[in-house]
Formats: sequence, structure tokens, C-alpha cells
Amino acid sequence: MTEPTSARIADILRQVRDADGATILDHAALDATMLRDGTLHVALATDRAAAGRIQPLLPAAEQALRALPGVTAASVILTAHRPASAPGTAPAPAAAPGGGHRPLNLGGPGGRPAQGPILPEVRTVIAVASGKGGVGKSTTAVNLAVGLGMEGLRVGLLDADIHGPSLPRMMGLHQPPQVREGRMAPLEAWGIRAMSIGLLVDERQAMIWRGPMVMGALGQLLGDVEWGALDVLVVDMPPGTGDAQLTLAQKVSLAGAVIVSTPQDIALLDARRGIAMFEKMNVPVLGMVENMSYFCCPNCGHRTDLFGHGGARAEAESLGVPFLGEIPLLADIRASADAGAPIVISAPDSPAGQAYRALAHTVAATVRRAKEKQEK
Ligand SMILES: Nc1ncnc2c1ncn2[C@@H]1O[C@H](COP(=O)(O)OP(=O)(O)OP(=O)(O)O)[C@@H](O)[C@H]1O
Repeated sequence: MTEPTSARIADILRQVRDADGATILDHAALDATMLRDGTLHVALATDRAAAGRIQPLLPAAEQALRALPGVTAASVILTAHRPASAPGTAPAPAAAPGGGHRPLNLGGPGGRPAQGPILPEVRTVIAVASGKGGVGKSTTAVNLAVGLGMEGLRVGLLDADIHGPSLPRMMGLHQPPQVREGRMAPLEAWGIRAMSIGLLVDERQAMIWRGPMVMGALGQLLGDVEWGALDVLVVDMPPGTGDAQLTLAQKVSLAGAVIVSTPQDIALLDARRGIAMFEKMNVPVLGMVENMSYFCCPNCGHRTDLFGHGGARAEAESLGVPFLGEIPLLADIRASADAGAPIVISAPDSPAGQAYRALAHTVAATVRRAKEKQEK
């Protein structure tokens, strides 16, 4: 079955009108389309002012699109690419010449400019990243964010891992966010605010999105969430060193990056690439964390270095970046993540709980330093 053309999809969208006779495409541009397993995914770029007008038309649009040959289901999402045009509305992310987003900054290390309007009340943004997938980046991001909250900071956690959002499960969040005046309110759990694409769409849908849809969704997660005043926003980055990472680093100014790796050579090689990417973008690397560093048998206490041990510490030393600590491989870490209560909450004094709290304590010092610098 051939995919419906953009022109055909636009024809159908033009037939869906609001009470004033305006069509969806009077207020939005067709951004990306994809047919996968009978489901037609459509992304529409719009501005925040118009999003509230278009939203009520989406169910009718999805129903109309189902009439296309080969389409059994349709999903239309709005992405806030275009700057708001109506007076008196919140500013959308400013577009740079050439169509990209203007790099924004928070006055972090390196003498870069102040944070732009995309996150006006967020003092510091910190990325948690890994070169390789599955090394425990999200588990680290969640425990770090909650640990920073325990340090007395106002914390937000953004799950930017569009292809594999795990924040809802790890934080025990399942209800969709409330939308007020076209802006999403983050959900609150374990003392912090949180937002994830997994709260907005079925996880399986997000996993098959292609580039433009991913970028649109990321832009929306950054620009359309009412974070309120935060000392620090922790961003769980997608794994790897591709376009999504570069775009994210351009859209918000990162005060620093925490790199997560297991001790294996293959993971360390990817971690090195991640560090090189951040350095190229002038983002300070706050340090490396070694996850799954060692295993202690819960019955006899015998310690085994399953994936080797100390590789990340040695790598950090050779690259000249700080080493932020070792997290053991423990069934309790996985079990508490699966149960929606991070181990810093469920077992704060366990070896794993203490390791994450020590990491949070170190990162909190960086956040406080950045805050003091801004206040001077
Ligand atoms: N130290 C640990 N001990 C035990 N299990 C762990 C540990 N760290 C992570 N896990 C488990 O490993 C799995 C992968 O972890 P996680 O989702 O944090 O990795 P990730 O690097 O974010 O993966 P992805 O690249 O898919 O986003 C999860 O089931 C998690 O609970």
C-alpha cells in the first residue's frame, strides 16, 4: 500500500473547519507525515496562539483521515515550531536565520549569553547523557533529579528520550498533564516536576517517529511546558550523538552534562564520543558516572565485577573530566525503578541510595555555584 501524499492529506485537512469556517491549515502547516502499520501519523506546525483553536478540530481531522486508502487509524499532533503571532501571547522559541532555533543560554560557564525566553524561569539546565543505549542513563537521571530535590533545590525532570521514554514508569506517573491556556503543566512526583513524551502519547507510537516529528515533539516539550521557577532542569537525553542531541543542545543552553557509562570498553568508547560532542558544543562535562560498576550478592555479600570495574574512573582521568561515582548493579535499583519509586526514595540509605545522593550532592554544588554567579 503506497503512503498517501502530503497533497492528499492537506486536501482532507482543509475540509475540517471550525465554527467560523476556518480550516486547520489556515492556522498550521503540514510538517511531517508517516504511514506505519495502517496508522497515519501527521505532525502540524503551529504557534501557541493558534494551538488552542486547532486542538478541538483534531478528532474530526483524524476521523476524516481514516477514509484514506490503507489508513485504519490516524494520529495528528501539534508541534509549536512557528513563533506566536497574536499580540499578548507567550513568545515561542525564536527562529534563527536559516530556519533553526537560536541557540539559547543561561549564563553558564564559558561566558555564554543569558537563557532566552524558551525557559525563562529555569536557572540551570543539566543533561544526563550516554553514548550507548541501555547503560542506565534514565535511572541515573531520575535518581539524580529526585536527589537534587532532596538537596533543597527546585527541580524539573524532562524526559527527552523520545524513542524510549521511561520517566512515566520510573516516576510512577501515568495520567496525562493538564493543559492551561495552551501550556502543559508538568506532573509532580517525589518532590520534583516532571514531563515526558510518554505522558502525551502511547510509548509505542513515539518510538517509530522520524526526524521532523521527533524534533517537533522535543520543541514542544521544551517550549510549551509551564515549568515555573526552577533551580535546575535535568534533561534525560536520547542516547547517542545524533541530530536530536545537537538540536537539544542548541535549543537550550546546557550548564553541564553528566555522562553515564558502564565499565565495558564498548560503552566507554561511546561515552568518549559523547564527551567529545559536548566539548565541541562548549558544554562543560560535569563528570562521568560508572553504572553497573560491581555486583554484590544480596545473600552472601560477595562482590563480583560483572562488567569489569573502574573503567569509567580511568577513562575520566585520561580525558581530564571529574569522576562522579560508582553505582552498583543491584536488583533493588531495577525493582524500585519498575515500581515507580526511585531508590533514593525507597532506600535512601542503601549503598545505591547513598551513591545517587552523593552524585546529587556534587551536582547540587555546581548548580549553586551557577546560581551565585547569576546573582552577582
Ligand atoms: N545500577 C543498576 N542496577 C540494576 N538495574 C539497573 C541499574 N541501572 C539501570 N538498571 C536497569 O537497566 C535497565 C535500563 O536502564 P535505563 O532505562 O536507565 O537505561 P538507559 O541508558 O536510559 O536506556 P535507553 O538507552 O533505552 O534509554 C532498566 O530496567 C533499569 O531498571
